Amino acid sequence: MDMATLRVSSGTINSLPLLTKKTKPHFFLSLRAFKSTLKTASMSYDKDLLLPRMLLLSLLVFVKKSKALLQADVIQSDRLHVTVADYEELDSASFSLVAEEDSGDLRKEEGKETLQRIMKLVNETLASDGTYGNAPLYEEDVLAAIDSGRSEGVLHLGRVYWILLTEGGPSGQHWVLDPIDGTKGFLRGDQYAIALGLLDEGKVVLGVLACPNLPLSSLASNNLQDDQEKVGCLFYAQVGSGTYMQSLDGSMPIKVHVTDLDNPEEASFFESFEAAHSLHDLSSLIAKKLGVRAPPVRIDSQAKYGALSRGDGAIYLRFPHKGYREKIWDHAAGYLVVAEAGGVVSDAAGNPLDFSKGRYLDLHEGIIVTNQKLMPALLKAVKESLNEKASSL
Ligand SMILES: Nc1ncnc2c1ncn2[C@@H]1O[C@H](COP(=O)(O)O)[C@@H](OP(=O)(O)O)[C@H]1O
Ligand SMILES: [Mg+2]
Ligand SMILES: [Mg+2]
Ligand SMILES: [Mg+2]
Repeated sequence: MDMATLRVSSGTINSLPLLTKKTKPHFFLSLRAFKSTLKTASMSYDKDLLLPRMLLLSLLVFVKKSKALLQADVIQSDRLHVTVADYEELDSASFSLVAEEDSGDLRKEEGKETLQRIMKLVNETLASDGTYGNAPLYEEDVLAAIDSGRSEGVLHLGRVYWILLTEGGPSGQHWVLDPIDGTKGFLRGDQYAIALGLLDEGKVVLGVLACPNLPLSSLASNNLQDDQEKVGCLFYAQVGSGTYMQSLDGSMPIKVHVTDLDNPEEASFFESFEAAHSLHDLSSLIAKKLGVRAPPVRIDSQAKYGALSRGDGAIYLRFPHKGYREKIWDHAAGYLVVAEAGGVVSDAAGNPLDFSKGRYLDLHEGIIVTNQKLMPALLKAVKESLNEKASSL
């Protein structure tokens, strides 16, 4: 069977034990956002109905895992649950997953308890759900399944095959999914996103970004409107067709554009909330050189790309600490959402992002995003700032 690769960054595995009373409502919101993301993706790109179903299946596993990890905590969210019936047609279908994490933590002494909970859950799920077959899985099967994200391999779960391929790369189609992007923001109750992209021959051709906590009205408007209270945005972009935003409740989509501002003094810029994810000093230096007066707007996740695509701010700066390699699932969807809204996304040297190299992006220093008018001045400010930084070392 000819099939696309579904990449799943399994931030899920690592972040689920962190679910607390405080984060649980966000978790359910994120499930709903997840479903909207899948629905939108399948509407815009429904070449193969199987793909959304694969994604739903991964959601089922995600939900069930978290249920076990939350132990007996009541989960009253039938509305949001994907039922087994949703997968019945999957039957012996094949699908692919790529995991961001490996089983390292689960193999350690500290991970034992979590692993046992995962095992219990996986086997309960298998036992209660005839579609998976009867044979229980052993710890090694599940650990191997998680590790399969690192190397090419096939996991056979009852009648469902999981085919796990590591690299996206330059040929074929690859789904790129980050089920919870901005995990830190999610845990704080701030911004996070569910991000889904589709690579076709190394290029992003579809990007869907659900931002359950992002206000529907601009982050830039200071006058508090009723709308500001309303949160939950879904952005989607298909190559050549522009970028649309709708509320997660399913309002009519509207076409969005990046700002047409050309005066940097009036621009504001986004960066990571987490200083560990981006050099705040460096972006301040760049902003100062550019003449930006507003203080940085620090929010988590690819919600930054979404906000930028509708003109909430004009610039997004991301300069990871030395040695960090950016992953495609942290940028694929956001990149297309901004690019189709008329924005420009490049590395610090002005090179376009190359999603064809597998799971990592090869970048010169960092990622910069703005509109076409501001890009030349921004590039200049970035180059000067990087030189200054290098000579001060
Ligand atoms: N040291 C680091 N430098 C840069 N990015 C990092 C990082 N550690 C983690 N990240 C990535 O930054 C993403 C969040 O970005 P942001 O800072 O814009 O919210 C994380 O996604 P996850 O939360 O999906 O793991 C993670 O992949
Ligand atoms: Mg992660
Ligand atoms: Mg991420
Ligand atoms: Mg993640």
